[in-house]
Amino acid sequence: MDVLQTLRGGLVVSCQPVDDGPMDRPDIVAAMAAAAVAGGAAGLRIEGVENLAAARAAVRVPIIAILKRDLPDSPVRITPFADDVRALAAAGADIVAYDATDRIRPEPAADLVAAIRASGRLAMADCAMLDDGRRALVDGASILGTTLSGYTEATAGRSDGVDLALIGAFRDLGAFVMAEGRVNTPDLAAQTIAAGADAVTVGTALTRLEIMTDWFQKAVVDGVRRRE
Ligand SMILES: CC(=O)N[C@H](C=O)[C@@H](O)[C@H](O)[C@H](O)COP(=O)(O)O
Repeated sequence: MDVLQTLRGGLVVSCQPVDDGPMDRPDIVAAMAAAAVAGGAAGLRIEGVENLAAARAAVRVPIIAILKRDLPDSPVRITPFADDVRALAAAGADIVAYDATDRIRPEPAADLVAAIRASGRLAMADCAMLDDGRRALVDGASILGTTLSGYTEATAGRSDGVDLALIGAFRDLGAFVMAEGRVNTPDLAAQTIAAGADAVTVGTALTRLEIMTDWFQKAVVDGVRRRE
């Protein structure tokens, strides 16, 4: 079955531990990946070449790979260089995702898509808004993700909840739509699919134990306060 067909109607689990936390190790990422697949994940999203190689050896489902960099002169973090694309393709990515926003960046987004396609992989555009998706389709991306909605200056106001409107707008473009970003409950995952997403990616709520623990810990404190 082709990769998009495998992902359609499925859950993608993003296995990205908290940076430099106790779970930020390739063997642990590989274990998370295997556990996600055991739970029914149709695909995975993995950051970094070493993590990707470890996860690739552990599972057979499609992997969306990224490489995050903190650049001194650009806000673009997700797979900013064509060399990153080639490294991820060589380490076993099926799909390579890149920042598709229209911001200051070291290499044009179109060049990244060209590099992804030249390596025989599919391109996923991590978008913040509708125009990002429009440009990405012209460039040759196969998947439009809502990943960056709420995380750019222009979309900072949307950082609460899931961007269901953007899912619908991408759907209207005729694209394969990946809902991603703050899908923190099973009910929200269902809402994204009902709104027109072809697949949905969940990260923090499944694989960032420190953050999930903090959510619950705060809820417990709130419960104590309510009892008083
Ligand atoms: C904005 C950005 O850099 N997003 C990243 C992209 O890979 C990850 O940090 C997110 O965890 C991922 O998109 C999944 O989203 P959530 O963790 O909200 O389920």
